[in-house]
Amino acid sequence: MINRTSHLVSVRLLSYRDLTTSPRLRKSVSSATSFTPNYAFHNEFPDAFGKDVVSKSISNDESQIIKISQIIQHPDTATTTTTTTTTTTTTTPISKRKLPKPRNIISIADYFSGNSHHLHHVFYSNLIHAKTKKAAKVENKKFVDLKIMKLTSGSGGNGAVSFFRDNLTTAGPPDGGDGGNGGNIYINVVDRNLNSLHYLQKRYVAKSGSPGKGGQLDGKNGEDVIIDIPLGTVIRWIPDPTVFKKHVSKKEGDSLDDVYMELELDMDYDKNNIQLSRQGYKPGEGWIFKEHDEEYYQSRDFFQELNDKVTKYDEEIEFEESQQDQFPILGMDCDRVTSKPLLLLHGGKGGLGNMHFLTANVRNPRFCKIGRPGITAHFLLELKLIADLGLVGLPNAGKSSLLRAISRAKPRVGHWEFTTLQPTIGTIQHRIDSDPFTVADIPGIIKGASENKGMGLDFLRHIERSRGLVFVVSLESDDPVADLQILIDEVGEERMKDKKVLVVATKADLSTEGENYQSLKQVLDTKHNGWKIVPVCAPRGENIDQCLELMSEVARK
Ligand SMILES: Nc1nc2c(ncn2[C@@H]2O[C@H](COP(=O)(O)OP(=O)(O)OP(=O)(O)O)[C@@H](O)[C@H]2O)c(=O)[nH]1
Ligand SMILES: [Mg+2]
Repeated sequence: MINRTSHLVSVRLLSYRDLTTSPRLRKSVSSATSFTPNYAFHNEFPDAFGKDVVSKSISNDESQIIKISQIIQHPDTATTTTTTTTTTTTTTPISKRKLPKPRNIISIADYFSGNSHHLHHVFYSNLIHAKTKKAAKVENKKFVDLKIMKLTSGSGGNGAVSFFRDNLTTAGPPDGGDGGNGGNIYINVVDRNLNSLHYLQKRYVAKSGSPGKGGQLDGKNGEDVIIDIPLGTVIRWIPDPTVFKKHVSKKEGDSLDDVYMELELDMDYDKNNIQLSRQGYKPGEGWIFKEHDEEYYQSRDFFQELNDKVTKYDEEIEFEESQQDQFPILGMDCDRVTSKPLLLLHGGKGGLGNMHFLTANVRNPRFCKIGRPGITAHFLLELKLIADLGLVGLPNAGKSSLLRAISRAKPRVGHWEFTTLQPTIGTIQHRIDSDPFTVADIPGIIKGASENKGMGLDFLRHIERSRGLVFVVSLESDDPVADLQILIDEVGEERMKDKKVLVVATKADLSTEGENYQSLKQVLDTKHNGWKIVPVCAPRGENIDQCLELMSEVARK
């Protein structure tokens, strides 16, 4: 017997806004998490279709299974004052509050591996401004790299109650067919230069299966939904965003960093998957009775006997569901084009028709089973553009001008800061006999970007997968060495490891004595062994050839 409650585990959202005022407490909570998202682990795509389960094994021995069947409001936070709730609330001093076991607490930001500033914005516009102009503005943006989708697979159709009849037989054997299965939700990873997620809908619902019919006819299966996802998207399961509502406020500086999820871990089950919940009926339940009511049947021995068998059948279905209704905790990295669509959410199985219930004791079963329900789950899609090289520089350094000079891409150039607000990718065919490579121009980075100053570091996700970084430094600057240091500090070692680096010194025409270039070169030679540097003047196309030569070197495997 499958014990349902054995893996019923919960996620609780905690809003310890007060906690954040105490850095020490906060630190102790966040440092206690054992969760380290690592995209390197899920490069393997399963080749599953139809009945197979789409789930990936992520060989991270450290990671623990996180089973999520329900989202429960944490009893402590239910009474915590949040700025968006209007109900009367009481605040308990931190010391008196029962802190949940630290090892299971993870901040929402950690769960989504940083990047919470932009994420906050997405959640916020999804929820608070659900119907306002501001939300529409966010929605209608042509470049969208984060998107929340609510997906629902179809429910199974109900079984039928029917009896065979013809000229000679008035009441023949039962012949009610089964309900059709609910539609599945598939995803298809495509590479059609879909460099944005804006075209995706927020909501997809697969059709339910049709009910069974007389004459042993099974119902039609519900129509599937196939969603095209651009290459380079990471799909992650998220709890229902409406649960975040209370915890996400409009206040400046407020972010999802302050919202925690408590994940209850169940070590007995598969270690890498989230258990999605399907609110199906319990084994032995879910009957449709036609003639008499349930009570009548439940009191009959013949029905009890039959139901014992059906219960076993239901248990098997439930077990099958628990196996297939899973999703990798670290998300799914759509980094290669799929040959066949991948099954994301299974539809519910159709209910049994009465033809199955003919036994020695039951000659005219006037009952059948209802279909199993579909699943509703929320997913966050994060698009990470894939370019071989990423241009990283302070605002106005000349990144966009450089991309214009080296490729046919036409990013906007302006003499003010933050001209570029969204990434552009240019393709470069340097020589006829060499492989082309791509270069991404992203918004400028300023000092403090890692603390969300300026445009923050959100855009760095687009160069996360690139093979090399190109630091773009303007020679017009008073201190290019300090500028370069800012870039290095903000990007951080973690993102730079395993990446080749090239420094392009722009605006070489404006640096009269060449002093700035010399001092930069000296620093690279002494401090950053192996980084090459090239001076250019992009608008005039000076030294661009040499720059391309070095770039293709860095872009090469
Ligand atoms: N003289 C000279 N001006 C340049 C050169 N490269 C860029 N500029 C100018 O510098 C200004 C900024 O150039 P952009 O290419 O928009 O700079 P950016 O780094 O993309 O700036 P953001 O997108 O705001 O981060 C523009 O007015 C360009 O015309 C150069 O080599 N020489
Ligand atoms: Mg620019």
